[in-house]
Amino acid sequence: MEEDDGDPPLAIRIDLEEKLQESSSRPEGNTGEIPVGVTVITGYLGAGKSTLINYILNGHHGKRVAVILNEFGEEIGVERAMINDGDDGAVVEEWVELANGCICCNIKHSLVQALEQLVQRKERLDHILLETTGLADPAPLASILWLDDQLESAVRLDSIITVVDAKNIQMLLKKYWDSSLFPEAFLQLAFADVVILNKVDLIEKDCKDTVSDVLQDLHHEIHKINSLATIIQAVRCQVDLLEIFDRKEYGANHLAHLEALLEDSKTAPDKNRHDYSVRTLCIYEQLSVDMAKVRLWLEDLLWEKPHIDVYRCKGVLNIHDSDQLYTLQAVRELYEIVPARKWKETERKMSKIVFIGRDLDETVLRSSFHSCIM
Ligand SMILES: Nc1nc2c(ncn2[C@@H]2O[C@H](COP(=O)(O)OP(=O)(O)OP(=O)(O)O)[C@@H](O)[C@H]2O)c(=O)[nH]1
Repeated sequence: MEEDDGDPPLAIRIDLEEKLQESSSRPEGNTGEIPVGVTVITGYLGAGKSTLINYILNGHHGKRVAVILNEFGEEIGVERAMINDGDDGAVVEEWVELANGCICCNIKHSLVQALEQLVQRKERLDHILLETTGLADPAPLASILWLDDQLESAVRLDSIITVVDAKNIQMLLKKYWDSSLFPEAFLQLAFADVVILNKVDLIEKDCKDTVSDVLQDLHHEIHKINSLATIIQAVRCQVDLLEIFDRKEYGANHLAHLEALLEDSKTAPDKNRHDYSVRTLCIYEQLSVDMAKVRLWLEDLLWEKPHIDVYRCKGVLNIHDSDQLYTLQAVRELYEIVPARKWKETERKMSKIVFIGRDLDETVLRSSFHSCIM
């Protein structure tokens, strides 16, 4: 671990709410134990990120939860004040001071350091929430957490949750489709595993359409950008916490997600959309493909970016001469292809890849993937 570079502090809060009774049922120490799940919480200004964190910290979920706040400049004091100590006597155990800065560059080592410190207390910790403020692109975080060697198996990226202001997002979506404004809000949607469509109470107050019509449209619009995201509607981020913890969205062989992937895509390509917009696109191939060719194809796509900018992709692969169903995941330049399970006899073998990104050209993606056929 590197030394702290003396930058202004980043706060970490340890919340021990009603948790200590559980310690006997958990393994002691952090040697070779189950990695601690990290949920990245992102979202546009004022969407409700702090509200969500407060709700989780005060919830009766029986988990020991730590929160890492990525703050910028003066806001740190405000944010600290906004996090409650918990209605029923939750304890703020300590603050750990860490370097501040842009998470995609100089904060990386501080974040790794913070996570390592937290994990050293693993016998008292079940989950970590990482709130990002003003962060346009969650991808660098995902790469640190997902496949960073330094963290090894101590923590695992569990999911990226994007909190959305249901009222504002209507305006942002419209402006974006019209003129590509507010791209950061779209990156956050593009990388989300879960979208909390918050402040639905405000839709009721402001719109002439029925609330359910407006909400249905919003679901539709969000799924056009990211068909893989689970959308949860909420007022004051009061969501079922079972939907938040232990989603294992980045677990290569998480079968619940695998089966969902094998189902038909939720979103058909929208021919009327401009290609430059952030959207979801899905390709299929029935014939088996060659693993080496797939890797080369993917590396060219993710690393060389041939006029196509893939943010996120998930898929299943029908690899030649293998009875194993392989899963594929990528976040920006990082990718992973691993065997998940055997194909079932009743299943029709196929490859299916869902892309989320910008300038996705269906013809190019289809034909280039086709060249991976044996
Ligand atoms: N009406 C309404 N207000 C909400 C809801 N959720 C949060 N708020 C309010 O919206 C404001 C912003 O919420 P925060 O949780 O601070 O949002 P944030 O995303 O953390 O904000 P920043 O850190 O500034 O980006 C606060 O005044 C909340 O009380 C909701 O569902 N409905």
